Amino acid sequence: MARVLTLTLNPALDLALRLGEFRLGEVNRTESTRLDAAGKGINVARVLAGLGHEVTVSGLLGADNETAFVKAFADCGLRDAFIRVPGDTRINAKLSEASGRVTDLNGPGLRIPGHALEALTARVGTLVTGHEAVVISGSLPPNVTPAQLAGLITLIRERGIPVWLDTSGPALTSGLAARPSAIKPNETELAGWAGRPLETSQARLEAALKLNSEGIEDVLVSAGSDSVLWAQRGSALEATPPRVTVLSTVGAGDTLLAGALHGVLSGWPRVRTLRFATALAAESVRHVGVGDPKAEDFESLHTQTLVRNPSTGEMHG
Ligand SMILES: Nc1ncnc2c1ncn2[C@@H]1O[C@H](COP(=O)(O)OP(=O)(O)O)[C@@H](O)[C@H]1O
Ligand SMILES: O=P(O)(O)OC[C@H]1O[C@](O)(COP(=O)(O)O)[C@@H](O)[C@@H]1O
Repeated sequence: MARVLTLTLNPALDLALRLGEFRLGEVNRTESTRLDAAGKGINVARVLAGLGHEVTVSGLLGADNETAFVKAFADCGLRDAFIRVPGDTRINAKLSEASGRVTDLNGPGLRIPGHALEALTARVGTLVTGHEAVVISGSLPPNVTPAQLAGLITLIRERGIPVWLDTSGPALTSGLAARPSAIKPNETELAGWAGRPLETSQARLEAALKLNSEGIEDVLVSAGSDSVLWAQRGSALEATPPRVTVLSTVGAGDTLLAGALHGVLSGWPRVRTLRFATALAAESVRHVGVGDPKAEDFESLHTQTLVRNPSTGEMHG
């Protein structure tokens, strides 16, 4: 198993609210609520640790409400290398309705003192040696710039360590210029980069191959229940997720990225890796939280995940 470092510059406490139907401007009564330590890199770390990897989590964490994070790190066996910053980590609300619709309300995050970002850069510089991969996931705090994100990617890439990046908007555009090894945009995030809608599989394939040609070796594009496209150095595979009953899609993208990285780090063939990651992400949407490879019917989800060559249509068994 591998050693992986995940960086979450803007973690969050996820407040998951379940209700029949959300009515704007009215008093809504929820069926359940729960608050979990989250943020993209932390979710990825949970999945990787569950799959047996040795995972260190770092980034920038509010010192004033860290209890849930510290407990989650201990429960999941994650090594805590977060830099503490003054104040509270943001709370992101996730409304899941009976229809399967999920509404995210994500906060901006804490303002980061300059010395904290310097401390993070120094910590990453010393920590990164000995790790087989670094995952940088999620949005940036309001006063951390896309250029500073690119600087972190460059620092890690200069050590020859692969960087998997999952972010959006200007942070994605700037991050791409620093040539991460792999990215995992969803359809909307990729369309934001391309500057045009990418509603068809063909449009997503063209955009992903363009990124390959610009030096991003692995481009994983998720499109919810429709498909996952994986373009690797100019050659693509596409998976169709199994049909599942959706309870919460929060954490699905993080599970997909972690599942794919697990396959790559394990030296699995690409078809096996894509099938596994897609099935694990589908497993995650059936409940709150990340995907569970120990789910009783995981083998069946795996079998129902179809993988094909998007250019020829040839199916992979
Ligand atoms: N309704 C769904 N049914 C089955 N699988 C899903 C569904 N929604 C998401 N997934 C799985 O989760 C992955 C990531 O979901 P997606 O919504 O595209 O990413 P993100 O969470 O980053 O926006 C998909 O590629 C798919 O494997
Ligand atoms: O940093 P951002 O882009 O605001 O995203 C943070 C949110 O992303 C999540 O990690 C979920 O991400 P995915 O649904 O893409 O897997 C939540 O736990 C968290 O609230």
